[in-house]
Amino acid sequence: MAFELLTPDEMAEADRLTIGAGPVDGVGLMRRAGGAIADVVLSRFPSAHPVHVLCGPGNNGGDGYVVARLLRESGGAVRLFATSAPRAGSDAALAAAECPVAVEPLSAFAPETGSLVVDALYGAGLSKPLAGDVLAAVARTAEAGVPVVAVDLPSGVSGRSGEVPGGAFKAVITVTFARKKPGHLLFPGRAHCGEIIVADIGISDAAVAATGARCRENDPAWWRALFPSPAKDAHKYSRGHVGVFSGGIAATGAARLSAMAAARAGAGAVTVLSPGAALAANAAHLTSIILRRCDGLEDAIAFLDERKPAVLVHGPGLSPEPEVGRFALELMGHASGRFGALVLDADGITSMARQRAAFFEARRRSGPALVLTPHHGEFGRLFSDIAADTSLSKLERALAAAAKANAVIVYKGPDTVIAAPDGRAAINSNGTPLLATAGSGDVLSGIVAALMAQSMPPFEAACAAVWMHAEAARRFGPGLIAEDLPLALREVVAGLSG
Ligand SMILES: NC(=O)C1=CN([C@@H]2O[C@H](COP(=O)(O)OP(=O)(O)OC[C@H]3O[C@@H](n4cnc5c(N)ncnc54)[C@H](O)[C@@H]3O)[C@@H](O)[C@H]2O)[C@@H](O)CC1
Ligand SMILES: [K+]
Repeated sequence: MAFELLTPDEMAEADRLTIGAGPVDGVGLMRRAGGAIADVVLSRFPSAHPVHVLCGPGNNGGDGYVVARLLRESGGAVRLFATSAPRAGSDAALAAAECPVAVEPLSAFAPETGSLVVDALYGAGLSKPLAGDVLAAVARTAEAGVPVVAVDLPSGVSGRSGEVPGGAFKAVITVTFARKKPGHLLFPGRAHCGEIIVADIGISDAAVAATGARCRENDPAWWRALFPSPAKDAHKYSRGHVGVFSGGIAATGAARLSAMAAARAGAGAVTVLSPGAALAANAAHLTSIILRRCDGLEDAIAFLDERKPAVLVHGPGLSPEPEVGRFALELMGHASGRFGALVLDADGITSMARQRAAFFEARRRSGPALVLTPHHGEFGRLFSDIAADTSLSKLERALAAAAKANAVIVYKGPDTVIAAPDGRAAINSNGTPLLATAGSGDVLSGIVAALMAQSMPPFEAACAAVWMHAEAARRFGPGLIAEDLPLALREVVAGLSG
């Protein structure tokens, strides 16, 4: 399976390259696309009666004319409703000319119980919010409760961003071609797609590669080779040592969640660095995790010099006060020869927003590898200018932030985006609402740290951690609280190592 995600522009480029290389031409690709959709309709909805095919003016509509023709040829009841005729001489016009089904105006479309809608109004070429007859068709379809098969994308969903600027069809199945687009995985678009089927219409891997697309759907298939497995002669420090900073007496649990997750994700040693005032609280709850007093930068540097941990986690259970951010900045300044990577999470990010200029300046110079794990609110605080640019998709925001902070960004949510400063990115698709529970982010930061501590490169470590976190939640199932996640990781790690 191929995991690249192509924006509509990149997909159009892959189409052009395929047509250029021959022998198939544009209308040939369209016939294959329509054929793939007709196959889905016939196999998945054999008793739909009639099938209403809705055609727009572009190539998405062209696919629809092919579907209507094939369904008619197979003896099914088909009606075809169009917004307007395709442009003369276009591939869609050729497909329309081959279609024997009478064309009715979209305003006459009124789906009845037992029918099926094939939405071929707009796909990759969506250029503005749905309106007029098209919006009325969306409403009538929803009212009638009839299933929708969407061609390429549910009309109204942006393939680039997943945004739905007006209304959009809600499909039961979306059939797309060659590769998914970001809009299939980013919300709210994802919620409109239903099951996504990727049909092979003969776009070659070489044509996809030539588009230069650098975003992928997150999947173990492409990072598993880098997933750590302990060497036969491993000892605890060679398996990677992670240090996690604890909050004060009333906020120690977050660091422990992160530390436990780091240990379960394979770090050989994990140390919780606790303020003196919170030592007793931490000590009461820790067994295999090492506990060490840390009341400021001096203590932290003494720990680094003595124990040389590979990765530090800073943020869970801390406070948004500027001194927390200053501490992390100073820590980064002392990283050389002492630790390799830092994970900044939660208030570690919020507190940094108060000294963002110094932070971004420091990140322009060399420093430790850095992974930031903001949710939407934290992202907006540290990257306020990027967040304010509403023309950007979540993917584009994450990439801009990664470049600005010279860091891997894990922009969390139901459609977590992982972006690297070199332009690579991934969109996660195994997320679950079970993870919307207090403390689950602390667990994630620990997994990222543990994988980096075992020498997994930061981008792949972040992708693997996001996937494992969701997989652990899915395996545990309903009733999950953050404390359950570290133990649930056991099976996930075993599955990846085996
Ligand atoms: N050779 C190719 O390029 C292939 C393209 N394919 C299909 O082609 C589609 C892309 O075709 P197009 O680039 O023609 O784009 P679309 O068919 O998605 O839409 C383009 C047309 O719709 C108009 N439009 C867009 N949004 C509108 C709105 N909200 N209200 C009113 N009018 C609107 C545009 O002005 C333009 O005329 C893909 O989604 C896919 O279904 C497939 O047939 C495979 C081959
Ligand atoms: K469509």
